[in-house]
Amino acid sequence: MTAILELDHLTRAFGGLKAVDDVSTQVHQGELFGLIGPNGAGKTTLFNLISGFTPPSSGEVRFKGEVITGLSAHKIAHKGMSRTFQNLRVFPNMTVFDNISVGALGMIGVGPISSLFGGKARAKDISERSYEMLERVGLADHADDLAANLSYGKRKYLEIARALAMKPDLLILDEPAAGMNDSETTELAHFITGLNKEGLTIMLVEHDMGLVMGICERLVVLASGRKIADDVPAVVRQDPGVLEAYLGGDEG
Ligand SMILES: Nc1ncnc2c1ncn2[C@@H]1O[C@H](COP(=O)(O)OP(=O)(O)OP(=O)(O)O)[C@@H](O)[C@H]1O
Repeated sequence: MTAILELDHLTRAFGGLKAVDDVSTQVHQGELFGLIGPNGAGKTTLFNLISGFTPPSSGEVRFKGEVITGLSAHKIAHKGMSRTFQNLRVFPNMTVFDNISVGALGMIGVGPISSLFGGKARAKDISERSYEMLERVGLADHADDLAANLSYGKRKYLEIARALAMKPDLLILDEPAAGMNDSETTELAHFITGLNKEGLTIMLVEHDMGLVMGICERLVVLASGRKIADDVPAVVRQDPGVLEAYLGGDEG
């Protein structure tokens, strides 16, 4: 199995607190991989270290074999890693279509030089890609609506569509099920599984075990910044350390 993402002894300290403490693991090409842990376990921090939003205190991140530690989030995105955010970052005053075009624009790259050479072709690419993604997430009928007018659940799909518009090799979803009810979560699980079956490598970061246990092939569990399990769901589910981290905490 080829590793698309390799984390090598990653640590991030905030003052005296190690939010991520010596975490190593790999995500394999084509895998549906889950990162879970109770509140404050370090999931978001690890996610930010991977996607370039926070630099690590020590350790290395390799993506498609290339060291990306310390690169900006923008550069990492261009290398083929797209992410969504726990707190939605759609542009409320833009249309649904334009929100997605921003993602497609990021993929194709538009600047003064590129608009001189083949600007029209690029605009066509962006438009086609954007519509394709709108259809993919079932928002084609909402193309001209303001993003602000979409329901919370639909805005989540809009964010995923924008990330997909960048044609990522690795899609990282940050707590996509947060705020969703059971039937919405089930629908989301089908959607994520479908993307993965088409060959997309996905890393799912979730607070809640349910969704992740149900659809992920492999899981890493964090607690107090440290990796306490790294295995298939059936094994992780039985792990005494994991049970204690979840049941012993104040939530989860
Ligand atoms: N910028 C920061 N400055 C100081 N401490 C931070 C910072 N970011 C995170 N922390 C601390 O690091 C620890 C891990 O936080 P993190 O948000 O990564 O956990 P999490 O697993 O994503 O939690 P949740 O499920 O609640 O989102 C927490 O104790 C948090 O308070």
